[in-house]
Amino acid sequence: MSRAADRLRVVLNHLDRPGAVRASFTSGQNVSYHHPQALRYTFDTDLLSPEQRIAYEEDGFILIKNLVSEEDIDRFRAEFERICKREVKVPGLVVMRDVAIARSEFMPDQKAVSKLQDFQEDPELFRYCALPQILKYVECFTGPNIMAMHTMLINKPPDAGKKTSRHPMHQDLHYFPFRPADRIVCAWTAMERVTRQNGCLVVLPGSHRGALLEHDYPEWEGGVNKMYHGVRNYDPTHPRVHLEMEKGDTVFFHPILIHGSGMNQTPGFRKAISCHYASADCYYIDVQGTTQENIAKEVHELAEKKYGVDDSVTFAVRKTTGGHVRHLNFSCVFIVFFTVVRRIVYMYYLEQ
Ligand SMILES: CCCCCCCCCCCCCCCCCCCC(=O)SCCNC(=O)CCNC(=O)[C@H](O)C(C)(C)COP(=O)(O)OP(=O)(O)OC[C@H]1O[C@@H](n2cnc3c(N)ncnc32)[C@H](O)[C@@H]1OP(=O)(O)O
Ligand SMILES: O=C(O)CCC(=O)C(=O)O
Repeated sequence: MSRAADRLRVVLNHLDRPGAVRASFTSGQNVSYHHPQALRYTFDTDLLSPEQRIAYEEDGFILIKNLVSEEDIDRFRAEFERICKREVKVPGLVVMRDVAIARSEFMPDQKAVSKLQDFQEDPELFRYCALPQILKYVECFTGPNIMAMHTMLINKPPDAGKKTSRHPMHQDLHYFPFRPADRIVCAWTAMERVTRQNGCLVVLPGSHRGALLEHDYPEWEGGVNKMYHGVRNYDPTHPRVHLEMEKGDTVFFHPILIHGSGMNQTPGFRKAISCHYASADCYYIDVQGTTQENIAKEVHELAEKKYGVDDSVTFAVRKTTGGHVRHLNFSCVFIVFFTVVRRIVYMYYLEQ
């Protein structure tokens, strides 16, 4: 490492002192800081170079090439196919079909499934969340005590012509009732070559330094997937970066970073696997009176319809104690995973 980089490292460590960051307790707000120059979004774990830390601080994302092996990805792909064929049944799994095919007849393979969520009870897919090389990076953003909060395997279908394969520009924090935002990170790994043609991620660099914005359904002619809210107002002139990636490349991004993904204009299904992690020190918030109220209401309504629960189900703030703690073979890192995933995502519980 050069002398300049060494010097930078010393300065960064100095700015990184504990106490420089103070969490805000208001739900809609981001974290506030005492020290305007302190590195706010990253920790020094000896993994990220000073240049990489500064890049994440400024851009809100970092792309690491070739992080997940071909063999692991092929195993995730094979498990996905088994799930689609219903050869394995995974408790708690949420299966999404694209809005263009949601009402069509049953197809017993991956063509019908555009996303799996909450695969934490599938040991093969959950291996992704516990890969040491992923966790080492996650630790740079969350600190050493890591919770896996939400999992997805996204199988973006070839667009049927109505552009429904697009994912509107959004901030993931809209879906998360916990804070502080800066201690949350998403790892998103390309399961094949991802390009503008098959709908790569599009990000607005630096947007993570803004606030959580109002989200709602975009007014798109061809319709949009259920619960796919988009940011209401963002600067359309903000520079965009299309993240074209190779199989195994992984991007880590901040939950306030505005991002989305384009239409899949190829005949193939574009696959990616992802996990949102948070520091175990994160706390749940009450979203009442914030911009997140609309998504909370939708989840509430879905729960009523799907599971027959009524008004006695309340969106509430509660520190959960009913979680499983999974100790991983990774220094100081543990993953707390809760069996009832909705408790993680929205902390619903039946009031007595
Ligand atoms: C005790 C409490 C239980 C609460 C359970 C609630 C489950 C909610 C799951 C979604 C939460 C989202 C959390 C995401 C957090 C991470 C965010 C990271 C960034 C993002 O990914 S942003 C996008 C986030 N949103 C989603 O991921 C939601 C994706 N949608 C789905 O997963 C499914 O569409 C959904 C909402 C689970 C519904 O599927 P399903 O239950 O299988 O639907 P049904 O077959 O029962 O049909 C109901 C009704 O909806 C129509 N439908 C089905 N799929 C779609 C679709 N993709 N788009 C539009 N409409 C759809 C279907 O035709 C039915 O219509 P009817 O008129 O016949 O009733
Ligand atoms: O994979 C995609 O197409 C979009 C994923 C995304 O936006 C997300 O994980 O928040």
